[in-house]
Amino acid sequence: MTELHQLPDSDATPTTGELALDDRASLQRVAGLSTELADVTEVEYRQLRLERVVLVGVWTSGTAAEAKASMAELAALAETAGSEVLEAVIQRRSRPDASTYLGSGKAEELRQIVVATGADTVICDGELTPAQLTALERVVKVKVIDRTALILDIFAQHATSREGKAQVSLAQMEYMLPRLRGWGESMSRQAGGRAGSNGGVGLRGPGETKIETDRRRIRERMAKLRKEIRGMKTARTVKRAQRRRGGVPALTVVGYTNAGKSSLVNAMTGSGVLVQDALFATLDPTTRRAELADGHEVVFTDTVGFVRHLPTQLVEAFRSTLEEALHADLLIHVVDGADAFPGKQISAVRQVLSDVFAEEGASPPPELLVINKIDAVDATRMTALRGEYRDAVFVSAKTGEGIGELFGRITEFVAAGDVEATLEVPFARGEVMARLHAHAHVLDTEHTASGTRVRVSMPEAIAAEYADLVVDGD
Ligand SMILES: Nc1nc2c(ncn2[C@@H]2O[C@H](COP(=O)(O)OP(=O)(O)OP(=O)(O)O)[C@@H](O)[C@H]2O)c(=O)[nH]1
Ligand SMILES: [Mg+2]
Repeated sequence: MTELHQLPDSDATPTTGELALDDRASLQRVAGLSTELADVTEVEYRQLRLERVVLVGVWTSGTAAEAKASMAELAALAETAGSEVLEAVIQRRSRPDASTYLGSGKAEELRQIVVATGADTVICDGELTPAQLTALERVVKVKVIDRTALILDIFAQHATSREGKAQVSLAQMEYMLPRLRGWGESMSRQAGGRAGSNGGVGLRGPGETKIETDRRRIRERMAKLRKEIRGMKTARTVKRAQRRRGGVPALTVVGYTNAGKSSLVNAMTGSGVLVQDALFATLDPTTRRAELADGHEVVFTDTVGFVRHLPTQLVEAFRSTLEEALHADLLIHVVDGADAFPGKQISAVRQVLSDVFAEEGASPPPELLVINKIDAVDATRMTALRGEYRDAVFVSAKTGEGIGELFGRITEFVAAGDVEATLEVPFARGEVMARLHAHAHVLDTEHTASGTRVRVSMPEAIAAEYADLVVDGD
């Protein structure tokens, strides 16, 4: 049995007519594809600028509360993309309908809601096949997009760095590639007015040839982008290698979008990383140095947030930024403690990471779970969270509560990797002593005829650098 749940009440303003035609026309505006490929992202994604939207989800498994939470997240995503959410509906069925996602009856009901609210776009909470999108569009007569396109759109709006922009373009093209055919068909109808002219072997119409050309050009553009991104990645690898030679432990902050990763990095380093109550505020990994109370220097890298059903195109595109996580000495996994289902967020994040690690054949670094926003959690929930996440650190980036303990845990971790050794430092190497005082624990000092004999506990990387000075190591 399927049932359409309408969450809020709809205010009926049934005036319709032109919106259908308008939106159909706009969807075909792929004409830009044929002229300049530079237009591809521009044309298609300008198109997705959403304004008044109706959300629709198919609830296949899990509790009603989980289904609602997923829709609430879709609403937050839609708002982040700049649209106004008019209505949200969930349909309960065992699996999405193969042809229209909702099934024809429910699609017709959705059409009524669209008309009543005056929406210009429907956003589906899932990834739809190109055919499903087209079929549903035919019924509701406004633009239909899926969660993947929505997230890609947000990333496109937020990307600022050259690398971020290149990665988003790449992801968009990958998403578009299999969707070119449908558009091409309508284009060829538009051009020649002979439906079916590209309908079979030996009957290739101008549309199909064009699609092939477009596909080839998109593939070429993608190859070029991949190459550019590889170049940018090299620059980052070099920087990372430099940091490591300095013996500075790398702490990468990962977590679900809006968990408070950037806020936490700010709270720990006193730097002004962008914080926003929007999903995917951070798209470029940002690195900040900080000194722990015991003098150890560390670097924190703030990363892109994750979301359930992160489009695979984006995982692929952002692989190079995720590598910051891959090469971390410690993952600081930030969780929004005030979220209704923190466990779901945690598993979504771990899933993406483990996929990346598996593909790279790397073993994941140790993880420190940090439950954030405890200022917004009541006592009962707090007890439950403490019971469930016993090894986690509980903090509030907002009030500063727990930040001291977090530093303590990090210091403990960093110091655990230290090695103890006795070095004989000649007088001529004054810089070594300065460095040891700054970045290691000098346990004992003894002056000799030729220099200083020091017993130190230090990061492994520093010990490796001064291997020639070691007289007694362990
Ligand atoms: N109440 C409360 N709000 C917080 C806390 N930490 C962060 N926030 C808020 O949560 C929202 C998201 O914070 P960000 O630091 O931007 O989160 P993020 O994980 O970096 O998000 P993205 O970069 O978008 O993935 C902002 O509105 C913050 O003010 C906290 O400890 N308590
Ligand atoms: Mg952020």
